[in-house]
Amino acid sequence: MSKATPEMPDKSATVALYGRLLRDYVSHYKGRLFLAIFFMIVSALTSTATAFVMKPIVDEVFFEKNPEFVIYTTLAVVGIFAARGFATYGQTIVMDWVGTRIVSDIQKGLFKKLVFADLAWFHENASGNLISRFVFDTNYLKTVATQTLVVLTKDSLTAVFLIASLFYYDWKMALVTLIALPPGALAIRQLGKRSRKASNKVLEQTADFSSFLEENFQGIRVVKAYDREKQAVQQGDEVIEDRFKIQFKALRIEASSGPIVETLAGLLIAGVIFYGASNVIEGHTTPGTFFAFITAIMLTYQPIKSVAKLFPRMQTGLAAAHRIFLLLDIDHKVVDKPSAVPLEFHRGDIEFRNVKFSYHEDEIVLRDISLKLESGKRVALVGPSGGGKSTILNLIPRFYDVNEGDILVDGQNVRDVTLASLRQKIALVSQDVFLFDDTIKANIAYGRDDATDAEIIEAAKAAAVHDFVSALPKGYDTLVGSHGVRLSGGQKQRISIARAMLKDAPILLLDEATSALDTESERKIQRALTHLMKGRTSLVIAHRLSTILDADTINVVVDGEIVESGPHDQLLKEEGVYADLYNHQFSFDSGVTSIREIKS
Ligand SMILES: Nc1ncnc2c1ncn2[C@@H]1O[C@H](COP(=O)(O)OP(=O)(O)OP(=O)(O)O)[C@@H](O)[C@H]1O
Repeated sequence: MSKATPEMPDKSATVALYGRLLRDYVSHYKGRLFLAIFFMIVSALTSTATAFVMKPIVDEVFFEKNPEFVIYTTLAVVGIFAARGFATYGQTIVMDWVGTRIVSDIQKGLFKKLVFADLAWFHENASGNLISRFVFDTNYLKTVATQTLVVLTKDSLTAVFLIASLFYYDWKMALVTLIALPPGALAIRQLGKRSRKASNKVLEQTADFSSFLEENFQGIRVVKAYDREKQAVQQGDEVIEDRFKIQFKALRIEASSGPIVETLAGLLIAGVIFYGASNVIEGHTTPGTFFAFITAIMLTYQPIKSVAKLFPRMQTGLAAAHRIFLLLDIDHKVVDKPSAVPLEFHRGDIEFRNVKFSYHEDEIVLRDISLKLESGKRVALVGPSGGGKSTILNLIPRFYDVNEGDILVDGQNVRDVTLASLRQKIALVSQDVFLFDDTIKANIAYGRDDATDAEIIEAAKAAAVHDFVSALPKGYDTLVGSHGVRLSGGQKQRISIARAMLKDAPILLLDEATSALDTESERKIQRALTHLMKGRTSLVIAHRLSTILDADTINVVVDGEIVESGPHDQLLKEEGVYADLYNHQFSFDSGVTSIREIKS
């Protein structure tokens, strides 16, 4: 199973990551990107023009006192700043659009990938961690995708234009200025390396933090029941404190480009003032050229600072991209074969032939299961906890694939037919009922978009849901809350049974379907289920044997094997595991046997 462990991308991977980001996402918006680049070029030119206009302002206006130039330079300044304003606005809007669009594209692709991921993969990856990748990592990635382009295009161009203008004013002084660039670049490169490590830690911690929050909020009932609020708070403090340290370290590294760039800039400007002012005093150059030069240097400083700051940020974005691409690249094991055909459904007979299965290599769960389920017959699985009953049931809709052996539906191997056609024929009611944060109606109609209100109500009546729903002020439009928190366990279970009834599938899988029901509801539901099972292939797992006494075949599953099989009366006569289970439960129900007796 390809667990999406986020590891740090190395240097060559960084280039590959960037390439993939540009190829798969950024390049789709070429037209808009060119428009943004046009705005960036305009913006870069306006910076150079600002320095340019300094020369006539100083030489013609202040020294020559030429009134015509007052008008020209004033108008030029207004024009330059207005052009810069519009160009920056245009560039920001277009790049924000592209960046946000890229995030949406990635989120859509990611969601699609994960919804189709194997169930086993979800067991290995905490949902809080996955949510963090969706929400935070995609945004970091947006920053790297858009900011890199803005900084590399606009700020680099601005710097190049301004440096070119420095050469135009005084090439010797410009050369001296450029000497400062290599040591600065070297220092920033070093920072980039440290920054990459720090950013990756921040992202990992963000994912862990999300999992921590998710677990505590979802398990809040257990936290309270075991009086663990204080411990949870303490644990939260530690996690958040850890987060503070990791985040601050990353920010400190990011900010360390500041002193390097500032000190270099200070030294440079001081040198230029010293050299330039001497030249003006000696009459080798005009004060206007000197001021234009100084202005150009000051203006160069800002884009160079942006480029310097970009590198640490880029590392965060690339680390995020790496983590997202890992998710996008996971292998799905349970998929349609290229040769898969839709299931040809006839009766719905199911057969397990020497099935072996394990979730993990070293732990065999099903040893050798052979089992026949005939259409219209009710087959039950019973046995001690952990024996493998739910696993058998989960193999039919191919939630997992068998290691060895075959599962056939109407003679067709489930691995040879399309997943969609197979699952369409199956309705499942499992132990852990899941309701979506929506209305009761939407939850019942989950598997059938085309269901009419009348059909929904019919299913609800059959599952003994209608009476309690009708008594609610909003009836079927009542919101059930996250995971159905506003309903009782029994109500939730009945809604999930109504959902299965509405799906009206010919194969019915019931895993402890009536476990959370009181005797009265159970009686109603049993009647409804008996009615529902008519003419269908049904496999029922029940701990309460009273619900499956009349099953056509009862299979006793112990330690991954079927140890007994037959109808109730026959199994009882055999006086084996089933008879033991039955006698224990019967004694429990009638209150005759003490716990100590059962244990012995
Ligand atoms: N997702 C999983 N990953 C790894 N092991 C699992 C997983 N689900 C179940 N198991 C293991 O497989 C074995 C069989 O579990 P299964 O849920 O099929 O038993 P069961 O008979 O249905 O138990 P119960 O009656 O308690 O529901 C158990 O040892 C369990 O620990």
